[in-house]
Amino acid sequence: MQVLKFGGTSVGSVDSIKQVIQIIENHRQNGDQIAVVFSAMGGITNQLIEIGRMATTGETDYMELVRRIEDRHFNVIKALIPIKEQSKVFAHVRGIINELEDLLRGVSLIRELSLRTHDLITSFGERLSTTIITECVKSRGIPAQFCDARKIIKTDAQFGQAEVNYTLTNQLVQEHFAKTSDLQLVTGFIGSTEKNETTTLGRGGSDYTASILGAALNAEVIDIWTDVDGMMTADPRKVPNAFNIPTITYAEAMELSHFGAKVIYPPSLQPAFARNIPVRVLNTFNPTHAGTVVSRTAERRQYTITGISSIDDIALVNVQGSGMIGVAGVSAKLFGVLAAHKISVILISQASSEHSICFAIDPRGAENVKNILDEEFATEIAHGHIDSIAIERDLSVIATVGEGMKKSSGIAGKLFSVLGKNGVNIVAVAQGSSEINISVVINKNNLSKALNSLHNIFFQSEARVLNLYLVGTGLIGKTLLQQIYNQSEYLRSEKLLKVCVVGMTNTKKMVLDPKGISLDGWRERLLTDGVTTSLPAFVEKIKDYNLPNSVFIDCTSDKDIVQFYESLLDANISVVTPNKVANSGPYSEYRRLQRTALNRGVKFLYETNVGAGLPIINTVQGLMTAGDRFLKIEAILSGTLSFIFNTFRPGISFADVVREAKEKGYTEPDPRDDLSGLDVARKILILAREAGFALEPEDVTIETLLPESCLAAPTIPAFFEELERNNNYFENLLAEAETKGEKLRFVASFENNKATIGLRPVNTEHPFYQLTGADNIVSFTTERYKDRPLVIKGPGAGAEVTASGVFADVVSIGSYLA
Ligand SMILES: NC(=O)C1=CN([C@@H]2O[C@H](COP(=O)(O)OP(=O)(O)OC[C@H]3O[C@@H](n4cnc5c(N)ncnc54)[C@H](O)[C@@H]3O)[C@@H](O)[C@H]2O)C=CC1
Ligand SMILES: N[C@@H](CC=O)C(=O)O
Ligand code: NA
Repeated sequence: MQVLKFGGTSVGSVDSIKQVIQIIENHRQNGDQIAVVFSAMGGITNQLIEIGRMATTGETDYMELVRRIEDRHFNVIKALIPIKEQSKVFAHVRGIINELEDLLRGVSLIRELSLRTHDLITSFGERLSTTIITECVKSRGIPAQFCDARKIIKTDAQFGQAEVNYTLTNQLVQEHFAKTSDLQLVTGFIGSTEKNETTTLGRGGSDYTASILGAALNAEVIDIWTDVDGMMTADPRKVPNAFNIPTITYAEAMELSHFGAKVIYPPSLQPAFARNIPVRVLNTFNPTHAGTVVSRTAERRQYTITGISSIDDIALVNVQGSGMIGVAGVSAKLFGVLAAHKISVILISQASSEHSICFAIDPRGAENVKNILDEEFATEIAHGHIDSIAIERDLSVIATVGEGMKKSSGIAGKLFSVLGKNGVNIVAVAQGSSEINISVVINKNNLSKALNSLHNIFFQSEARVLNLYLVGTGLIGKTLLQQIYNQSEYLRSEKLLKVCVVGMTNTKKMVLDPKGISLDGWRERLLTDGVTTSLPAFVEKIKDYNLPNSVFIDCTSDKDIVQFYESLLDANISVVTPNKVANSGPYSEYRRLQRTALNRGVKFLYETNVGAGLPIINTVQGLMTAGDRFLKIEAILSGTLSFIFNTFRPGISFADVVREAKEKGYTEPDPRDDLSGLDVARKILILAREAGFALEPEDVTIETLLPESCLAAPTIPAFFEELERNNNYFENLLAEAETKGEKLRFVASFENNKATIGLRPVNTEHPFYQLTGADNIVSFTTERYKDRPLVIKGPGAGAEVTASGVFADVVSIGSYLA
């Protein structure tokens, strides 16, 4: 025997009822022995409740609503029953509606609606739907019978939420099914007392009916047909990556449903669980989908965690005081009081210090609870044994549930770590010793971020999402976007990383979209959807979205943007940048950013500040971490100047060579920064700081290579004009070096706490002599690299290598957050 149950949406329309009949026919064709339970047509129960209310208040237009209910049912008859059989069915259904109308007339006369009458009124929903579907099934030649559950399910007289008398019910059910081999179509949700008064079974009522029948008939399976493909790993409205759970245990289903998964209401399936009958949750509208099987033991699992769910709005009550330590009975009194007032407690947490107990409740009752406790504990409060009772609001609970967590270590660690890295503060924690549910209380505004980052981390085969905000779509920014676009498939399949650009801006336009901006059309998107740039607004939006694993990428050379870094890091958003401004300002600011990132557990990465994509910063940091000490740094740190001195020849214009460096993407947005030495000064300053020296910008001595008039040029075009005018000066510099067999190199050095940069002619003996193209070279002399320095050499400027360095920093954050 199999018991099928169809919910309100499954029997809600002509089309869905057709589907239902098809499913029944399929079972018949397979030769399955089945019994089928039906809910009322979707929405009807609520309408009946409303009609009952209207009748008591004397509102006469309730009849209008009754007509609408009648029409809806009549339409099914018209659509699904052959014309010649319709009149008989109309008459039958009319009879049931008449009974309802008589009842309502009575209610409206006495203006009173007892719970008993309320149950009787709501019973019409299931009676009507089941009657009509029975007729539809019969008209297809299937021997079927309408079964009014009130004849077989016996309950006590707690109207609204009746308790089933299982002994009597099981006997009646078994007798009834033994009598006939016709297909039984059973009204869900309702039963009756021994005096045959109609009762209803409370929340999850029709599932309960199916479960009672299944248990009484020792069914091999109970199928709950609904409108979704079974239970999901999380609420898909909150977690877009949620997916179907193929198998789940009763205990897990209980834990998850308590936290608001609405697909089934497991307590109503208790009779089936008790007899070890599996329950399948299936989709009427997608009947070939395997749905979710709920059973005593789950199959081998891919994931340790089964699901994540939440109660979005709770209040926390904190009872605290020194008088509670070691005093027996405080918690007994506390929870006794709550029970006496029928206050349901969602979660409890007490630390072993016994200094405080906190518990979560529905926030709507919070004020009331406070008043009750203030009164009950007035003496304890007056004597100072208990401090005042505190209520905290705007909180949510997240439950991470899975049998796989039992006796498996590291799950809680992972959970707290991912929340921590995303800046989600944990207000309270509870884990039962059953070990299948870890519940955390967090601020409500972090709910979506917390749910998504937990889902992302626990369901590992799904790619982890990295949410990027890019400022600057110039040379480096656009190259980065292209590289991300080209590499996204690889990252997804090989690194399980989904890189999602959710915001971008340049000086003119900005666009933000938490669902992601498609990278094959980002320019058009900026043009069509972009609004006028406001960096403060952009940053505010980032904080508002509060997305997990967020990274802010500054690909500008802007000085003002730096002021936002600290607040971004503070909001647990990592920052990656090739922009050197932040790290080359006052030392205190540099330190503050480092500390903020460290304290927040997020990353501030800037490998491309020195030598573009060359692994220079990482190398220095690695040596420092391992306890090495820096003695001397000597370096060529300007790709632009390298290129210029490797290209400039007598007979070609110096200004043209600078132009070429700019065209090749080596220069700063403003090439005066390269030629003046500023860019190199910034780099040596950053290197010295990374090497552990608290240098200030003014500690770097710049011996400029430019004549005064070039330095004073007020604009970039004026600067180029000055370069043209001073061509002889540069030719002379070159000629002087060449006559000595030397090459011109712009060298930065740091030793004995002093940094200097300037033009140094080097001879063939010097390791910097051979440098070609736009290469950089850095030589580190340290305690451990004393006899022969550690040298890093290679292209130190250009769009591809710089963007690639930025990209590598971004991806490393993805790995860190994982
Ligand atoms: N070219 C290279 O080889 C290397 C460059 N870098 C650094 O990369 C950074 C970017 O350089 P490029 O891409 O060449 O510059 P760029 O001038 O081509 O692009 C800058 C972009 O930033 C935008 N922008 C500037 N200020 C803004 C603001 N306040 N709000 C919004 N958008 C703003 C501009 O609209 C433009 O899209 C610079 O800091 C540079 O020092 C670092 C290492 C190597
Ligand atoms: N303009 C810089 C590029 C990287 O910082 C250079 O020429 O080295
Ligand atoms: Na670098």
